Amino acid sequence: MSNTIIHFGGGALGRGLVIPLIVGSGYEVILADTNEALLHNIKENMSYTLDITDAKKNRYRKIFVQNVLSCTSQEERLISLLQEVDTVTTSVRRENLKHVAKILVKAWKDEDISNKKVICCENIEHVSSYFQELLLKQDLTMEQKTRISQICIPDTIVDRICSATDDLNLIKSEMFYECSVDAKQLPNTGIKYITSVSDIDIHFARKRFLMNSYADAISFFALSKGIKYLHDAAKSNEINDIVKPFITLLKTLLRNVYKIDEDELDKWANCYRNRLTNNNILRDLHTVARNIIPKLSLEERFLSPLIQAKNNGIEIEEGVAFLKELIFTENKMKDSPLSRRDLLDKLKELWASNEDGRDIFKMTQELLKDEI
Ligand SMILES: NC(=O)c1ccc[n+]([C@@H]2O[C@H](COP(=O)([O-])OP(=O)(O)OC[C@H]3O[C@@H](n4cnc5c(N)ncnc54)[C@H](O)[C@@H]3O)[C@@H](O)[C@H]2O)c1
Ligand SMILES: O=P(O)(O)OC[C@@H](O)[C@@H](O)[C@H](O)[C@H](O)CO
Repeated sequence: MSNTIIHFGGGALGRGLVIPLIVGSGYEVILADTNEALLHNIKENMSYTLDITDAKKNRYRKIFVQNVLSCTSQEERLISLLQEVDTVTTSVRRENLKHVAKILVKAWKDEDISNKKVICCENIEHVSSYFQELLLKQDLTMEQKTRISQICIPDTIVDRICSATDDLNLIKSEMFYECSVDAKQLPNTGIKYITSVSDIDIHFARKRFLMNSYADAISFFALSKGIKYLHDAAKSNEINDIVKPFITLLKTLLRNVYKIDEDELDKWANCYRNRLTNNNILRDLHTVARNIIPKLSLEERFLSPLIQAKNNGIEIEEGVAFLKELIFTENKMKDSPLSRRDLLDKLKELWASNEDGRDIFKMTQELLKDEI
């Protein structure tokens, strides 16, 4: 089945971007998911509709899949099909990748691995090492470990605003997309519309900070003000003013450390904000402002830029003050908010494992002294 790719995860990004790119590149797609209702719906016509909301022509596109399979009730069938394909793609969200790893290892641990590759279309920096670790955590002999560690898993960058709708057959999205892998790890994906790029770390940082850090920041604050959709958050001057000091710091970091020039930064920042204001995509803010704890880890979109900025001599006081506001605002929205002490304990647990994290923790603690 050299012309078939198995894709795990037919949620917003899977149906909105990854499957269309693979199908558009001339492959057949087998969709593996755990959501039985979704699979049942797609199975009826082996297709779904993609609404490219800002397309000038051909706005509604039918996307055909070859087959759909449940990762739970059809695991055996899935494993035998996995043994016949070389390329697997995913868009299941970080917390679900461990289940994909488990099935893949079952399928591939005794197979010829030479052409096998896994392209994790997830919003995860250095997804290559993250997914490889998940694979190697499985119960394997030394020989199988050596084999599994040879699977090609490139780092990726993936971006398109996609939103599922109440109609399981309809997904809403936009013209813009980025979906690439690290050319050093995989010079040619074999998939026309999933390209290999050099300097992926620079592209990732630009997209991570100007899109994800920005989108998440406005989303958490907008939720606290009763706003429902992403496009309203992006349009609101009040919300944009709240996040401005942080965005200014991110731009300084991208300019000074990643060497992206001012015009390029402005071009991207405007592009991201314009995309996020697309009111034909009713993206509920809860699908953006989600999983705050993993996003507050030292490697992620909020802490990592602060640490990089600090270590490159950029002032971070305003950034830390902003982050403290964001964390406490999000906490207040919870059904059972943590007390200030418990919240600080949580942050200490997350950040105190190294000196950079400890410094930011101390600055946060210091800021709280002045508050009643
Ligand atoms: N939605 C977007 O606009 C967007 C944009 C860029 C990047 N991403 C990234 O794409 C990834 C997916 O996000 P999403 O928004 O599509 O989430 P989603 O919740 O809409 O979709 C996830 C899909 O994975 C399925 N799934 C869960 N566990 C599974 C398993 N063990 N095996 C197979 N399928 C499983 C779910 O049933 C669901 O259909 C994330 O890493 C996210 O960061 C999303
Ligand atoms: O899983 P996450 O929250 O890291 O990111 C997925 C998407 O929410 C994200 O990429 C958005 O599309 C973007 O940040 C704004 O729409």
